[in-house]
Amino acid sequence: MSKLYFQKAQSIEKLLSALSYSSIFILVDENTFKHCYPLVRGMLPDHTLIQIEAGEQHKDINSCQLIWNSLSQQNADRNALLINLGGGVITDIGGFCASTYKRGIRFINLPTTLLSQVDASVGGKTGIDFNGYKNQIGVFNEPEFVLIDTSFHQTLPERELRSGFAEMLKHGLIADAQHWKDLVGCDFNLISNQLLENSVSIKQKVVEKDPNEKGLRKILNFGHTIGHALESALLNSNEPLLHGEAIAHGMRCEASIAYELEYIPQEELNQINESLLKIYGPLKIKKALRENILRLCKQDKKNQNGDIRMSLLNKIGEANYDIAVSENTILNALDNCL
Ligand SMILES: NC(=O)c1ccc[n+]([C@@H]2O[C@H](COP(=O)([O-])OP(=O)(O)OC[C@H]3O[C@@H](n4cnc5c(N)ncnc54)[C@H](O)[C@@H]3O)[C@@H](O)[C@H]2O)c1
Ligand SMILES: O=C(O)C(=O)C[C@@H](O)[C@H](O)[C@H](O)COP(=O)(O)O
Ligand SMILES: [Zn+2]
Repeated sequence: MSKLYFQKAQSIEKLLSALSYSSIFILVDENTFKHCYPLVRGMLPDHTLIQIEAGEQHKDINSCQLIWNSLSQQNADRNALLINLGGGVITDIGGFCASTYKRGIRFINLPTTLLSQVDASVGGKTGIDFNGYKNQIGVFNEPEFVLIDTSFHQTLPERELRSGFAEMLKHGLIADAQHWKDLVGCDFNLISNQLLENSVSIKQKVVEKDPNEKGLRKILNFGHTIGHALESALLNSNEPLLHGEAIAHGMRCEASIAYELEYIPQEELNQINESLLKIYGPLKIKKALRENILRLCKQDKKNQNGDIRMSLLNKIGEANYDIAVSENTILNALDNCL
């Protein structure tokens, strides 16, 4: 797996000096151009900026074309380096474009949101959305390294911090009850470096055992069958959800399914609901949206032989994967939780 550095973004200069490359490209969106690029600009050797539009709607093939075009027009060769400076949208799409341009150039992740620092920049999943479905086109490929600097949080809106916190809570729920306890007792605006590092290390340990998601890695997808469906269903609505928010509601729904299927006791379900509702509040969806959510669940990449397969909790701190869940069970969970 790639090396993770928890240090100031300015140390990029030294880290780059250990690599040989023909040219450097920096991928940003308008917000990371404004808030994050100034922190590193002076430390970077000569480079070309590539800017895409911010937001999940732009994690698509049009942005890929823009990125590939820039690389091509600037004559990037196979020894070029792409530095992804941004949140999960930038690290996902940048990693994918780098991995496919001329069959692969190297890339570096410099994540600037809490979510991308604890989750998206780590583990080698890259990709884009397609036909209204999440992350349908992509490859597994690791960055040269990941440089995590929490100074970037200073300009992050509170809503983005809250969204990233959901993936940290997920790490506790699936693999470490103590991490869950530590997190529910803390303010997501004031996350210590220690908690952040603990969270990333939970993900790293899972990825190390199963980098290409043949089995165990699917536990990192807890909350994502329904969460991704909610995120996609509401993406072009008046009230889109951020990824982590969608996952938080997905985790409530999928915890209720784990209870229905007798994997977790009532007391743990209550604890999960209480904690998640306190941070993310309730979500109300129109009845008419239920069928659309079910349709989206049917496209989940974990499904097998036409069955919807979920990753569900066995208890707080432990999860299992490949569990077949019926359409009725999903619809009941949507009715009960949303
Ligand atoms: N590859 C993986 O393993 C993985 C894991 C989790 C999530 N993801 C993906 O990550 C994406 C979500 O990532 P995200 O939440 O970081 O979203 P994002 O990249 O859209 O960033 C959120 C917003 O914050 C802005 N921003 C970024 N850094 C900033 C900063 N320091 N100051 C001010 N504004 C800043 C961005 O411009 C954007 O508007 C989703 O597409 C999700 O599917 C991937
Ligand atoms: O790293 C993983 O594996 C994850 O599942 C992490 C998730 O938080 C993340 O949202 C990931 O992008 C989901 O991937 P997908 O395979 O469900 O598209
Ligand atoms: Zn996620």
